[in-house]
Amino acid sequence: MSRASPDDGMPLSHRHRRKLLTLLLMFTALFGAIFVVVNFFGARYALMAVEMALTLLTLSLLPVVRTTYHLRRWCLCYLGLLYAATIYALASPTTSVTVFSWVMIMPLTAHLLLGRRLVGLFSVFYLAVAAGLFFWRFGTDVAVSAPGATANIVAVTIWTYLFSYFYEASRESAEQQLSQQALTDSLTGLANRVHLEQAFHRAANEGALPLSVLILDLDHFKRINDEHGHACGDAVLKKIADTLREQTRVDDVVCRLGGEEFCILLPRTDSDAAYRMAERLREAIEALCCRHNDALLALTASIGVASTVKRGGHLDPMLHAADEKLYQAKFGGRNRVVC
Ligand SMILES: Nc1nc2c(ncn2[C@@H]2O[C@H](COP(=O)(O)OP(=O)(O)OP(=O)(O)O)[C@@H](O)[C@H]2O)c(=O)[nH]1
Repeated sequence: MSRASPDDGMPLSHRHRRKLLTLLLMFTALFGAIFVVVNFFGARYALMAVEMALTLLTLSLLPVVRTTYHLRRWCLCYLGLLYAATIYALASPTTSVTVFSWVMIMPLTAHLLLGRRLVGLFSVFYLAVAAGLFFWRFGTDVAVSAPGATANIVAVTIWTYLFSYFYEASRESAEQQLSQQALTDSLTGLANRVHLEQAFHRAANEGALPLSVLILDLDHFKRINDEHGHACGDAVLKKIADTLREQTRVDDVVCRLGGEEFCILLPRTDSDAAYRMAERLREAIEALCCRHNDALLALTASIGVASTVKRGGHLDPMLHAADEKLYQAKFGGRNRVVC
């Protein structure tokens, strides 16, 4: 059996951020080790001690980051340390002006690790402190004698910040669209089976009990396709989806299982209430006035109902139980509910 990954059930970005943080930790350890040597030969022993501590800490974090369920906290921790270390290096009177090149890539790193929401104030504050240090240390030399160079540094820093902000914004929206598509039935816009499973898992584990499931299957749907064409069949499925949406509560999850079969998950609903709801849906479908050209399409549905009061159950046995009731409804003459 394969081991569960800490990224299971998380957004796609989680997996990438874990890899990125691992890579950054490796780079930090490598550069930290190089700076330890450089600072040793430059006789900057306090800075060397900070670099050495940071390198050891970074190495010890590598196995933690690979398995943690609290990735965001570690990303914050890493950035906090990195920000503090670069500010310390910037403030140190013996470091060169080139240390400021690290400031420019910090917003990019922060956006890639944390997304947009947390980065804003965090990075703006950091950039303000770094700029203050820059002018405090080199204000009269670099800024006045080489205003072009200073303008370049400021421009590149702002450019990097804006570029990473807009890159992250479009990546977040693409990810949201993809996850939406992965959970939606493309024809009707209803939830699909994957979404249903997640919703059932949440409801069953968060105690939204009793929990009921309806399986609704249109009667003799094949005839509609055969007599009026597939496009008409598709239009009927969309109309049924709209009806189910209108007739259910916001907490209910309406899903298309496939073909002309739908499932409705009813949290906090016992079998009596589920039966009443199923009857209401059946009547609404029977009352639908669906036309194709001049023909009036007679639509009916059969519905099977299953309920549970047990916490932490699974969807498959519930679907199986509702499916058996559906079979009885079909066998009993269709256009009926069996509970
Ligand atoms: N238009 C359309 N038809 C579909 C879609 N998916 C499945 N079907 C059709 O749905 C029909 C289902 O037929 P059956 O399983 O025999 O069910 P039925 O005719 O409703 O009969 P009962 O369920 O026994 O009442 C088949 O003709 C499928 O081709 C779809 O996305 N669009």
